[in-house]
Amino acid sequence: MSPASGPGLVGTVPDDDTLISDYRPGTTLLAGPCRTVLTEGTRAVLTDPAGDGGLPARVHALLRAQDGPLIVGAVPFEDSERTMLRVPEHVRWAPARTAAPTGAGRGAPMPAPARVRALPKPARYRAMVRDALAAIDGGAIDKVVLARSLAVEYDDDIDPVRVLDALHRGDPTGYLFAVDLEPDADTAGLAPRTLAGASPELLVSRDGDRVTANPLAGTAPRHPDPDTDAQVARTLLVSPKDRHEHALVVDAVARALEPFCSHLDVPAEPELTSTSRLWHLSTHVTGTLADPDDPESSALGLGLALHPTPAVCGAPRAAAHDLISRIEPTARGFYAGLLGWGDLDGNGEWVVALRCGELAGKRARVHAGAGIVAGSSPDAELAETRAKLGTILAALGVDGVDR
Ligand SMILES: C=C(O[C@H]1C=CC=C(C(=O)O)[C@@H]1O)C(=O)O
Repeated sequence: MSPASGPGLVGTVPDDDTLISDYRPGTTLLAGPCRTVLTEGTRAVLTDPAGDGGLPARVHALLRAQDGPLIVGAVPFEDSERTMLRVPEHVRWAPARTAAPTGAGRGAPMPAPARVRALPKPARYRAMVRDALAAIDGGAIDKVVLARSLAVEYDDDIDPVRVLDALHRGDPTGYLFAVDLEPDADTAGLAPRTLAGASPELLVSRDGDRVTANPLAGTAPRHPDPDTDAQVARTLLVSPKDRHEHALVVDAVARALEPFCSHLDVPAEPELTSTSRLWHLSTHVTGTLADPDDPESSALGLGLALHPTPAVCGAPRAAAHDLISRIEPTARGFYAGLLGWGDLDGNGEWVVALRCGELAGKRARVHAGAGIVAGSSPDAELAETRAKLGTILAALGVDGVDR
């Protein structure tokens, strides 16, 4: 038995793997490098768009009124769309997951889908990158993250347990998650909807007056040969284009957190981090909150102040967002939004919804994006989105992502 860390913790749990194995559709799981949380049931929901303003204060009031330990859920990319936040009935904590499981999985791997449709087609995505490069050349923007999506359809309903299990096996690092997006599925006879994925990016976490953000930007696909893989990583670390792409995110994160902090530490140099498929440039920004009692300084408040960072939108934010709305053919939904948990004391952990898919019935919708800056190449950015899509597509039983 190992002690578990987390607010609201009662007693001990057998181990983190047991908690991940307890995930079933309708529950919400977030298993990260610090802790695992699994919530069940719904005491109250908050589905107003985040853009109405005052969401952190509304969450604070709801937690107080419900005497609830936590809020959990997801906020979509667009602040005009409905959030899916809930106060759960039950909360269980476990330690961080440290390794991918071995042995038999929970059910067979996902079967190959009946249909996969790219939205837009690869050629159109390259054209979108060229349009973005023209806007960058013209001086309208410095960076924009352009996403594309795949619609995946099966003959039978998707089992989120199998998808989560495959994601868990695919990569022991980062934040494994499955968020229930339809709390009324049972009572209102609605189809269950789940946001499942494995994200490498912590938007923000808060523990007491300590705040941490871990922006990522700048990517290279991993190589199976260890020497070549190490060379790929070294090249990424010194790449002027990727460092510029990364610096724009770190600057925006620092500027967004500064008003909330009495002290902020922003390393001058990025470091490397990896998933099983990709290398990324990474920076850990840490700070001390000036007024931890203010709901706007809660983990969710800070997450909403940061969102959308240039890791998923661009710089300047408004111009990049405008370009995304004009040229991306499909709505992002919860992709590139935030998901996580927060408590009444303002502590919490919010992750950027990346490397994920929305699963509903026989259908899954997955997205991935790439940051476009001066010097980006349409072919390389398309290849980067393919590599990023690989995480969730492998879990969905989609072979190769040559789409
Ligand atoms: C937008 C995505 O990744 C972000 C996170 C890490 C690196 C990124 C990049 O190098 O473009 C992206 O900013 C995605 O996975 O869809």
